[in-house]
Amino acid sequence: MTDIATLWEVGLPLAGAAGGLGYAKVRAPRVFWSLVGLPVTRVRFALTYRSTMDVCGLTVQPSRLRAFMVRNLARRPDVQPVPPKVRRVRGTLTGLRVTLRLPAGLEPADVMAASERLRHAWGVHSVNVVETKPGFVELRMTGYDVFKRVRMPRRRPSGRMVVPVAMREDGTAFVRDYLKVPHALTLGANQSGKSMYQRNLIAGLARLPVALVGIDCKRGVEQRGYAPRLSALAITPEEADGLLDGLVGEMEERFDLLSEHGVGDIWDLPEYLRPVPVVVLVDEVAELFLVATKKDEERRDRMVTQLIRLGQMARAAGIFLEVCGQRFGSDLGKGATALRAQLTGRTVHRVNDKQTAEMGVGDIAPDAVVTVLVIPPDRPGVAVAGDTSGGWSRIRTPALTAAKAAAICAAHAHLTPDLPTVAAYRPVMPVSNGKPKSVPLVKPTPATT
Ligand SMILES: Nc1ncnc2c1ncn2[C@@H]1O[C@H](COP(=O)(O)OP(=O)(O)OP(=O)(O)O)[C@@H](O)[C@H]1O
Repeated sequence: MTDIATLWEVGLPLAGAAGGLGYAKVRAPRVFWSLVGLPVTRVRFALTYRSTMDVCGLTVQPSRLRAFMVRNLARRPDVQPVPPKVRRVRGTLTGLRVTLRLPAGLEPADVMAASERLRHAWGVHSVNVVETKPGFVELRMTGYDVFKRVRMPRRRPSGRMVVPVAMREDGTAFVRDYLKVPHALTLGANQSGKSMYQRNLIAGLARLPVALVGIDCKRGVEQRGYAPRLSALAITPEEADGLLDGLVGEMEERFDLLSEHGVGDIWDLPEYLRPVPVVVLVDEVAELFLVATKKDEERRDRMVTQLIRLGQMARAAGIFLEVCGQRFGSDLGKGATALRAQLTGRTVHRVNDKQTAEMGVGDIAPDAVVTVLVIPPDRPGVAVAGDTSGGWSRIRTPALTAAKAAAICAAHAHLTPDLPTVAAYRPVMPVSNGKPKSVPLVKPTPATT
């Protein structure tokens, strides 16, 4: 009887705890990692570090001085090869970060080449190796599949025009930093997650003191929901033509202001004089290139020229381009490749062919093309994000509904500045019973420019 009572008293809570952990492992991997995975991995790492580095070929023969000291001062006849020195071990909600100081004779590429072996040795989901400064690398281990259900790190990145958009494979936030990479291109096949990327971007930008301008020639299906936070919106190629003229006019006015004050950039102006930064979001860029008649062709050429001018010069004037499309190659028409060359930030989702992957990352990070081609179709939102330095990483956006993004835009509508040069394209919120209606409309006829 006592035995059965003890079994109930001890066994039941234990079974409950085990069940709870099993549930957490599947449904709340962050919690499971913090409670179980992290402590186990820390101990495993500490106990097996030296032997793991040894079998992974990440040790070097000690210097003569060290060998001399070991033999003569420590009085040990055998001199062991030395692994990189562990400088810092830090647990995170997604994994473990370890900073290593590399001894002479080892380079970051050696550690990168061994990352798969290290992953197996320490039983973690992935190991990414990043060179943090000369002679130092950081091992970024993840304890579980961070792409399964993306949850962005709570700490918001700092910076004037920095927006967290997605999570990197190593558990860190992928940010769009407009001051470092002013113009960007997002590519992807149907249903690959381009709109989700744009949604996350807009939800981040909506909170910043910036003007947002939308060009969505699919009659505004994607961007109309963001209208309360847009200073201007064009939903047809005709409107886009006028809007781009207005933006070029805005850029020229800003250049006059810069030259008047003898500075080269809006950020060098005193705050009270500084014009608000503008982010121009172009959805489905191919729509701008479509031509049916001779007249369309003239308009297309004009729009592409204006976009190229903005791409070449508008950064200093605080105007940034964010272009999105399924493909972006010379087959779109005259000026497409010249415009693409200005859009140096690249994010490429799943694509249908190698040529499109090459259009996206081939010119800035050729080794990323293969990774783009193996993005699985059952993981929409996964993409390869490259930068001009030749670096790239796999990212996935967090799931965000269109309604939530629209609600964020509405909640930050008070931050929407007036842009006089494109005022004719300001979305109109029709008023009913003294209150704005929830579905915004766009002014039907823009002013001629
Ligand atoms: N990061 C993500 N996590 C979960 N689901 C996602 C993610 N990204 C996209 N999806 C889902 O995948 C589907 C396609 O996404 P989305 O509409 O963003 O793709 P798209 O490339 O814009 O497609 P299209 O070009 O056809 O408009 C949607 O059902 C969306 O909810």
